[in-house]
Amino acid sequence: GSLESDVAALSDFRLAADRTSALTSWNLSANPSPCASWRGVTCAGGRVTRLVLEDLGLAGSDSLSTLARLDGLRVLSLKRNALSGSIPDLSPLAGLKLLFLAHNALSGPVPPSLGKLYRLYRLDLSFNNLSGEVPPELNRLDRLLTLRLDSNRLTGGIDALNLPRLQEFNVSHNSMSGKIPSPLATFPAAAFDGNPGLCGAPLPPCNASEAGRCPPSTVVSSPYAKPAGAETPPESGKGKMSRAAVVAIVAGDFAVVVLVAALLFCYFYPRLSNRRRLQQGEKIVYSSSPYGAAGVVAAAGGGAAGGGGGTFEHRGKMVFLEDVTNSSGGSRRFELEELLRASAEMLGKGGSGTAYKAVLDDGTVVAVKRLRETAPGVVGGASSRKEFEHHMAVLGRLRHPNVVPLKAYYYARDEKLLVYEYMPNGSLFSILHGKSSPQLCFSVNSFTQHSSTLFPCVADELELEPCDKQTGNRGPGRTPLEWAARLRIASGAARGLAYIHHAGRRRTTGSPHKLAHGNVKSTNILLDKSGAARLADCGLAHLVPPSPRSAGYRAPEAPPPHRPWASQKGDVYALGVVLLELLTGRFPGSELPNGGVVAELPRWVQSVVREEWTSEVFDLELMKDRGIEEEMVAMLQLALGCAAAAPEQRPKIGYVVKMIDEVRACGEASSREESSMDESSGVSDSPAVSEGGAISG
Ligand SMILES: Nc1ncnc2c1ncn2[C@@H]1O[C@H](COP(=O)(O)OP(=O)(O)OP(=O)(O)O)[C@@H](O)[C@H]1O
Repeated sequence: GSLESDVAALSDFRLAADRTSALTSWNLSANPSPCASWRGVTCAGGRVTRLVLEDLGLAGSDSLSTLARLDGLRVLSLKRNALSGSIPDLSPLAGLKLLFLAHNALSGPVPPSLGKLYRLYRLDLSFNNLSGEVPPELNRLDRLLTLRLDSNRLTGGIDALNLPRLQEFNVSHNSMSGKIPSPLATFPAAAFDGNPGLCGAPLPPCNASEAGRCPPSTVVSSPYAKPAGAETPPESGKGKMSRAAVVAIVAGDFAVVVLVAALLFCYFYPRLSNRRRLQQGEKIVYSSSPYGAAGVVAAAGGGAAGGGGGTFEHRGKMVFLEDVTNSSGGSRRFELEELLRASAEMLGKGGSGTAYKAVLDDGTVVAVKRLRETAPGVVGGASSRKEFEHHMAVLGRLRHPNVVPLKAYYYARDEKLLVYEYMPNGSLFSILHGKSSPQLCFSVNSFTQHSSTLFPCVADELELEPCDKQTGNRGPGRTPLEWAARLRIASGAARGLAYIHHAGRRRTTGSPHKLAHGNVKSTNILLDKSGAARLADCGLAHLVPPSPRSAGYRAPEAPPPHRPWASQKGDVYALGVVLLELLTGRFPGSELPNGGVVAELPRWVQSVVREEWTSEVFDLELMKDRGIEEEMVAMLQLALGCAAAAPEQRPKIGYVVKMIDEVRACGEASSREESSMDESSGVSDSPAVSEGGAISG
C-alpha cells in the first residue's frame, strides 16, 4: 500500500457512500494533501491511519468494501450513518485497533473474518440489523476490551464466548438464548436484557426445564480470572481444566488454609506478648493504640515524661532542623513530651520503622517516623550517635519542592524519632494500587514452589496473601489515575532525585560525599497538599536496611537486602522501576503474568517488549486516555534504560528529568492539537486508542 492507493480507495468510498455531499473536501485538485485537509482523515508515516466519519448520512450497500483497501488503518469509525448491506471481509485491515460501525443499517451475519483483526481493542457493531450467531472466531481477538453487539437480531448462545480481557460487553436486545456463562456474569443485567431466551446470573436463574436447554457452564477455571495482560498463547487456556490443574488447585486451597493459620499466629502472637509485657508494666511508646481504631500515640502510664525506665530512659532533646508550621500558618517547635501527648494514627510500617500522623495540642500536624532498632555499628544502631547526628544535619539541609522536609529528630540510645512535614494526599503507591501499603502476594498455583522460602514469619512485616487475580491486585473502589497525573508525578519524583544527587556536589549539605536517596519506591513518593510529588525517607537507607518490600526496586549490583546501601546509580534503577510501575500499574512485588512472584518487573517488561507485544505491558486503565501511545512508548524506553542491569548503562538523573519533561511537553502539545481536531472529526464515546495507533505490537 501507499498513500496513492489509500487516496484511490477513499475516492471510491466517496463515490459509493457520500449521498449528502459531506465529503466535498475530498477533492485532490482543491485539496491536494488528503492528510492535512480531507475531512476525517488522519495519516501517520505516509499512510491513512485513521478515518472518522460519524453522523454524515453516508449510505450505500457496498461502500464499506472499498475501505478494506486502507491497509494502514488503525481507527475506523463510521457511527451513526446509513450504511447498509453486509459487513465485508475487513481482514486486510490487519492493524485495526478500533472498529466502530454502530447505528447503521448493516445486515447479514457478523463475519467470522473479523476474528483475523487480532489487534482490535474495541469492536462496536451495536444498533444494526445483524443476524445469525456470534461466530466463535471472535474468540481469537484476545486483546478485545469492548464488544458491543446490542440491538441487532442475533440468535444462538454466548456460552462459547471467551474473551479474557473484556471490560465492556453488551448483547442486549437480540434474540439470544441459553445460559450466561459465569465469566460474563460479572457484567450488569443491562448487558443481557431484551433477550427472552437468556438466563442465569445476572439475569434470573434458568429454571429446571430451561436448565436442560442451557449448556452446562464449562468454565471451571475462569480465563477471566487471569491478571490483565497475561500472556495467553492464542489457543491455550480455553475450555476444560486439566486434571493436573484441578489437583494443583486443591493442593493450593489446602496450602492457603495452612498459610492463613500460620499468618494468624504470626499476627496475634507478638500482640499477645506485647500485652503481656504491658501488663508487666513495661513502657511501649508508639505502640498500636489501646484506644481503638483511630489510634492514639501515648506513652503507657501517662507520657514518656512521667517516669524513668522503659523506652526513654536515656532521654535526649528534640533537635529542630527547621520550625514546623502550625495550623494557622505560624512556625513553632515542641518538646518530646508534647509529641508524646499528641493524638496519632499509624500511617504504615515500613522497613526503616513505623510512621505515624501526629496531631499536637494546638492542631499542628506532623509525620513521625520511629526508626526500627538496628544492629550496633549501623548508623541507626546504639553505638553511633555522632554519625547519626551528622547524617541528620546533612538531611536537614535538603530543601526542595519535591523532597519531604525533615524538620526535627530525637535521639536516645534505644529510641530514634524523625519528624517530617505531613503529606496529606497519600503516596503514589496508594493512588496507583488503591491500598495504603504493599503486600507481597503468593500465587496459589506456585505456592508449592515457593512455600519453602515464603512460608510464614520470614519477616514480621511480610504479610503474605494470595494474589488477587480478579483485580490485578488492586484495592476496590479506587479512582483511576490518568496519564497526565502519572507524568506529573514521574517528573516531580525525578526532579526531587536530581536535587538530592546534585545537593552533595553543590555542597549545600556540607557532605563531602555524593548523596543518594537509597530507597526510591512508590510508597516513598508522597503527594503534598498541592498534589506535587515529593520524595520521602531520603537518606534513611544509610541508617537502616530496607524492608523486604523494597526488593523489587533494588538494583542487581546491590549487596544482600539486610545491608544498608545507597548509590546514585541504584536510585536511577529504582526510579526506572517506579516508571514501569506507573506504566504497567503493577507493583514490583506482586504476581506477574508469567507466574513469577516477587519483583523482576524490568525483566518481565523486557521479555514482553522483545516479543513485540509492547502494548500488552501497559496498564489497562490507561487505555481510556486518548492519543498517548507514543508518549507511553517513549516513557517505556526511558524506564527500561534506567532499569538497565549494568549500572554504567543507566542514564544520569539530569537526563531522566529532561526526557520526562520532553514527553510531557509533547503530550500537552498533542492534546491541544487533538482537541482542536476533535471539534471537526472526533471519534465519539472516547475510544481508547486513537491517532495513528502508535501502540506497537
Ligand atoms: N511525611 C509523611 N506524610 C504522610 N504520610 C507519610 C509520611 N511519611 C510516610 N508516610 C506514610 O506512611 C507509610 C509508611 O511509611 P514508611 O516510610 O514507614 O514505610 P514504607 O515507605 O512502606 O517503607 P520504608 O520504611 O522501606 O520506606 C507510607 O506508606 C506513607 O504513605
